[in-house]
Amino acid sequence: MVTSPPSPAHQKVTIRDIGREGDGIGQLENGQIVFVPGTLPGEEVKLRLNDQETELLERLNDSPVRVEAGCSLAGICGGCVLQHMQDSALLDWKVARVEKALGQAGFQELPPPQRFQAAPHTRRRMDFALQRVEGGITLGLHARKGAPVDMTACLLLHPRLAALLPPLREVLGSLGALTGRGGLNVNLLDSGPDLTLETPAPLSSSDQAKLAAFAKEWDIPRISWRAGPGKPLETVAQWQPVHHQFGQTKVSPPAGAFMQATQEMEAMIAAAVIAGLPALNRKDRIFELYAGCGTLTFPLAQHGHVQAYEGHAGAIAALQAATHGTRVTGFSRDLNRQPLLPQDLKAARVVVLDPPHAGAGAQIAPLVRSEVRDVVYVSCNPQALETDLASLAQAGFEVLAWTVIDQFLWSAEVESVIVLSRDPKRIRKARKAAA
Ligand SMILES: C[S@@+](CC[C@H](N)C(=O)[O-])C[C@H]1O[C@@H](n2cnc3c(N)ncnc32)[C@H](O)[C@@H]1O
Repeated sequence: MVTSPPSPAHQKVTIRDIGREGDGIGQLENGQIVFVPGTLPGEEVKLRLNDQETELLERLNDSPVRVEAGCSLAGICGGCVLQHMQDSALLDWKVARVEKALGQAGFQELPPPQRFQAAPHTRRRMDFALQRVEGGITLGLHARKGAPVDMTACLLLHPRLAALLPPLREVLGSLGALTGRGGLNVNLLDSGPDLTLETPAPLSSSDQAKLAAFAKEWDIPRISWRAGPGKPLETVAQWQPVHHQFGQTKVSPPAGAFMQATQEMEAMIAAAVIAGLPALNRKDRIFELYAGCGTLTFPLAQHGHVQAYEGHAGAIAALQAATHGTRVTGFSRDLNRQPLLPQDLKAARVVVLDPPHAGAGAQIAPLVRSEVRDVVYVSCNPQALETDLASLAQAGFEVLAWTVIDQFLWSAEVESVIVLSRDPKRIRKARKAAA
């Protein structure tokens, strides 16, 4: 068969790497870097190029780690951008991302990492997009570019939440307040699913009655509402107490609270943090920054007195309300506007920090200038990790242990726990144990 050479608008490219959004990365003949969704390193692809975008026409070979994606929405729904990759290869890639971030931060000598990966059907937190469409609503995650994709299947969601999707679609579709786009945060707590709804128009009394009936029928202790992200929250229906256990302590998380995405990986994060603590005596204080409503705080309190700092008013109120009889003191503090200064950190034997996606920002410089010698850093973003830890590397900290947690299976997200110290004795001991 005679094949015509590719036209100038068509080009063959070999995928060399995976980018931080999960797309394959290749290079055009003119040197331009292109991102090709759904492709893996080693695959040769034929692309159509125009000014606006690059379109994948054909994949000419398969990577040895390519697998058939199991979900009928793979490639359409924006939730799983790497479901076509073997799980073990995906975890290897995530470990390599964290290793690269640590290397670029300045840590050359690293012990072997610990690594964990979430199982399917364990996701207990999800932010859904809602959109009014003809005849009902779409309830799902956004496509890579564009509108939400109706979640008619999901291999990630916990079965308790997956079972709620059809009745939720029905009740939300019947609300007059959902006139256009909206949102729904779902957290599966010990007390049951906790729902926070956002609609463009306020809920009418008939909408509220429908949601209250739905809550009872589907055993949902609380449904809250707000006009949009950051807007004040109102409780629409609550007919049972809301609670969740962290360590040995029961907390009542606020609506829309930050929760680790799966219970099993939360336990791995907590275990890695606790294993990373230096030897503590009764008087020692653990300073915990970005504590949320206590996920790590209460497990940590079994090992020392915890001073927990958090900027979200609802989260710190929930944490403070649960401290009775524990060794925890909670402080409401915006650590960007008012970071803990070296003198504030004098009492800290160890600092545990779990900052948001953007990293610890203004808190890093005073931490480096303080006398704190032991730090455990929990990260959900390798880029921010690299930026923050570069300052610690320069200040003489070394990595004693690191753990990579693939909590957001089939996505490009990666979590890690990094144990650092600038105590020469502890560093020597860790090196000896690793040898
Ligand atoms: C990744 S979450 C970790 C929460 C908690 N450690 C957990 O595992 O559930 C980051 C936390 O940092 C808090 N946060 C974000 N910016 C902050 C700031 N400027 N000051 C204090 N806390 C902040 C958020 O409210 C959130 O609770």
